[in-house]
Amino acid sequence: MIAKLTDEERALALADLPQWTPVSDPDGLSRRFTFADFNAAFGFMTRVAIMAEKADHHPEWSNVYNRVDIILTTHDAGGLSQRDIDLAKAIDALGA
Ligand SMILES: C[C@H](O)[C@H](O)[C@H]1CNC2=NC(N)=NC(=O)C2=N1
Repeated sequence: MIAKLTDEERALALADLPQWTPVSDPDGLSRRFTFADFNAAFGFMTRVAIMAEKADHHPEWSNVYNRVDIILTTHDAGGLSQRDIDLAKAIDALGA
């Protein structure tokens, strides 16, 4: 069972993730991505989906045309865990 991050751990992790916003329902992190068009947005989603499946850690997300809204939360922990931080960093590394 993976644990939720403590307040201290969250503060430290968020310092490295300036583009992500803490959310409370669900307890996690969110980020909006905007692309040139649907094709670019869906290509990004494909890359995230492959990483998520490899890590067995999946985003809550939605897509409208060129926009992708992502929330990272850990269902098994009932909130924000290190797995969300790791996935957020991996998503950021895509450079979208
Ligand atoms: C059985 C499987 O490993 C679990 O259900 C995984 C799958 N992906 C997951 N994704 C997320 N975001 N949280 C989880 O707790 C989670 N658990």
